[in-house]
Amino acid sequence: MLKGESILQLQIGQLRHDAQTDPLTGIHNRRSLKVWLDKLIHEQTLFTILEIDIDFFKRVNDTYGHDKGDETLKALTVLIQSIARKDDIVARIGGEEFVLVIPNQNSEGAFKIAERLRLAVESSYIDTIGYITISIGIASYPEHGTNIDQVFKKADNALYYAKEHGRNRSVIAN
Ligand SMILES: Nc1nc2c(ncn2[C@@H]2O[C@H](COP(=O)(O)OP(=O)(O)OP(=O)(O)O)[C@@H](O)[C@H]2O)c(=O)[nH]1
Repeated sequence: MLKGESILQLQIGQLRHDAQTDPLTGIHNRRSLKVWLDKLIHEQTLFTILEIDIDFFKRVNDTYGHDKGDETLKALTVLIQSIARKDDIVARIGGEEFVLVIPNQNSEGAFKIAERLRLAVESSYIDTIGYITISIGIASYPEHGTNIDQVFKKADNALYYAKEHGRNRSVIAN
């Protein structure tokens, strides 16, 4: 039997976990991602972010329904996790938008990882949905910016370029 104090500690732990977690996929949410990135920048650790966005995801929802759309988001989460290493951070920061943070990796090294992920997604059959593709924008700290907003802005631009140039591609920020 847990004493009152221990139950309270468990509840606090659960609340903390919930505040940091995306409920659909169980990975880090936007808020938690920011805490990790602040820590990396505070420690002056080089890192690269992959901003990952599903191509034509609206069509998946429109064709198969929102629940199947949610399953697609979970399937993509598993694929990103299968590529990620121990120190990497996997987060969902918006509807169909994910981030993989790779510490101690420059943009060229991260590009190879992005391509591995992109090809894994392209060739993975998702139950009843079929195949999806992703576009990836890549930017590094401190190569492309000296704060989180700058690095994200660069990754956003690279992702936009990928979308504008045919989708299903990885693009490094300039
Ligand atoms: N199933 C599901 N869909 C979501 C969720 N959050 C956002 N969406 C959907 O994601 C879709 C995003 O569509 P758009 O921003 O038009 O992008 P897109 O169709 O992927 O097109 P491109 O990104 O340009 O390739 C919309 O249909 C949203 O309703 C969610 O949690 N679950």
